[in-house]
Amino acid sequence: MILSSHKDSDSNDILSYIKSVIMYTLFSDAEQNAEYTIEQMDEGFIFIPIYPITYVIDEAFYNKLFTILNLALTPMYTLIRPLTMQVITLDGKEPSRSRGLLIPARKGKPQRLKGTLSELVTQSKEKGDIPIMDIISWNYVRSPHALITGVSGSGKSYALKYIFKVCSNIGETIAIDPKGSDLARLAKQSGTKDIVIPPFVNSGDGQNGIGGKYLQEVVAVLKQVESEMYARQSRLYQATNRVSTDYRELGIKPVFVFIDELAALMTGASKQVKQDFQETLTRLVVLGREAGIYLVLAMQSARAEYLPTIVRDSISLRVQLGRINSENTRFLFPELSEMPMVPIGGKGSGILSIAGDPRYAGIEPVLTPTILD
Ligand SMILES: Nc1ncnc2c1ncn2[C@@H]1O[C@H](COP(=O)(O)OP(=O)(O)OP(=O)(O)O)[C@@H](O)[C@H]1O
Repeated sequence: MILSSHKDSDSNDILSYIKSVIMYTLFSDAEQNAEYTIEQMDEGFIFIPIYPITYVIDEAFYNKLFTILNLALTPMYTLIRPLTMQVITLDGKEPSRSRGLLIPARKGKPQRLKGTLSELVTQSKEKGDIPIMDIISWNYVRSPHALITGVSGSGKSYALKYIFKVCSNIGETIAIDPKGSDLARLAKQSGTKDIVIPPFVNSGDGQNGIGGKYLQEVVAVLKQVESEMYARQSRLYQATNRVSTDYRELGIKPVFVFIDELAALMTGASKQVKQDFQETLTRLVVLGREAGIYLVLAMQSARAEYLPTIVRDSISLRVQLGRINSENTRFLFPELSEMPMVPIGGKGSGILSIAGDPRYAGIEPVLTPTILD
């Protein structure tokens, strides 16, 4: 990684503030404060040990440093929790100080987006990415597929609706909604052709629950998408001379498959249908990127019994809304050993990570956009 050094007028102030913060909290012996220096880069802060040192640098040391700075730098900076210790090398320095620990940080606090749906959609068209906060956006080509989790009332459906609306302006959308609720209604309003809802929503028959037949219908729709995916792959192979390419070379639009309450889909279905569903989902998520087939899923918790690990691991944008605790977070962010700091933002607040995008180095706080009428 090439990092650029960063100097602005208040750089020295913040560096001496950081030193004062870690002076007593990081080390047991005050003399150890002469055994490191701190520098600022565009990407964050670098802790540079100056050898010989009398302390051990390991994952626990890094986590402690991160935890101390995380609170102390709020709200001047927002720290981004990396999944593992970030060691960087520093060129042109003497051997005793040619490496450092990167604490990724962004100046200021990212702000929640607020606007009417059409304002937010216009913003996304201008950017080419889907805006999530003022300085965070989702590039679905680079970081395919999304998963939003959170308990009831945390703002999942709300966030899903926002992404749906933006995506329906970019490409084709398919809405699978076992509740026949917000997502289905929004899809109907947006003129989406493919809306898959359980029979009771259409027939008004309260006797029939979701049931296995509904999941069969969902699987049939997903298999059509799968056929489209293979057709696109084949066309791309025929059409291109490039090694690295994707559906955009064919001049076609992406397809976004939205599934709300994914776990509820499987209630009442036979083991065989469930397996068929999970296998189809796996093929779409693993093979979809180049063909421009993207999944956007929402569920209470990304438990492995509902969402195969391989599906979860292939999803780049992961969001957890509402109550964040180690019990629910470990399903979505299994790599995470320490709890991240969460913004106190009420509805639609939580944490997010975007894999595959160098702008986002780890897990950061998120406040989902507020849609004004
Ligand atoms: N970003 C936000 N800005 C403003 N209000 C929000 C935001 N996110 C959620 N809300 C509010 O929180 C309420 C609950 O959100 P939502 O219905 O999406 O929760 P949920 O997690 O989908 O719950 P359920 O699983 O019961 O549907 C919404 O009706 C909305 O008023």
